[in-house]
Amino acid sequence: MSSISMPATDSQPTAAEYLARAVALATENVRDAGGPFGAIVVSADGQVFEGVNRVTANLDPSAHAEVTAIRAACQGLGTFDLTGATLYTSCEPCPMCLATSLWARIDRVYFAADRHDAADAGFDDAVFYRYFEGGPEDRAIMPVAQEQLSSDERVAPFTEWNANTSRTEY
Ligand SMILES: Nc1nc2[nH]cnc2c(=O)[nH]1
Repeated sequence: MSSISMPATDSQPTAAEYLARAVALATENVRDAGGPFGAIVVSADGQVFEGVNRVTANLDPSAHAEVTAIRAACQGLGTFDLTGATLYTSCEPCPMCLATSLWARIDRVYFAADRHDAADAGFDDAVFYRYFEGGPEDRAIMPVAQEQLSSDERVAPFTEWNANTSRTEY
């Protein structure tokens, strides 16, 4: 989803209007067999890209509304760098969506509901924040077995990367 469906006016919509549109997208998406999340990316030059949660519909755990909107913006603008863009989302970005926003170099995020509202509706956003922000005891609540198996070749990809003078940095 990347169409522009904001009302056509001469002036730029306000942050509250973009946010209301993201919330409306989220509600509509539930009726379209999606999760209750919607998001909008507005590029530095005012172009609007929409996204909704399609995790269960697309069998894609990464298809959160924010990620979907960021993908639409990047594809639509032909770039992986959304410097100057603003993300409006119906709910506080989860850690994955926040990290995706960081990698996309998004400038600013506005959200409506928060992680606690999401928790009340049965989503793990607040649990995942605890996982990343807390100590070892917080990570024990949802263990992901993670272990470094170091080898002499472990930095070979980075060596190759730095030697590649035609690399595209991001
Ligand atoms: N912010 C946000 N939180 C979620 N939790 C589960 N899915 C989503 C999503 O699409 N967006």
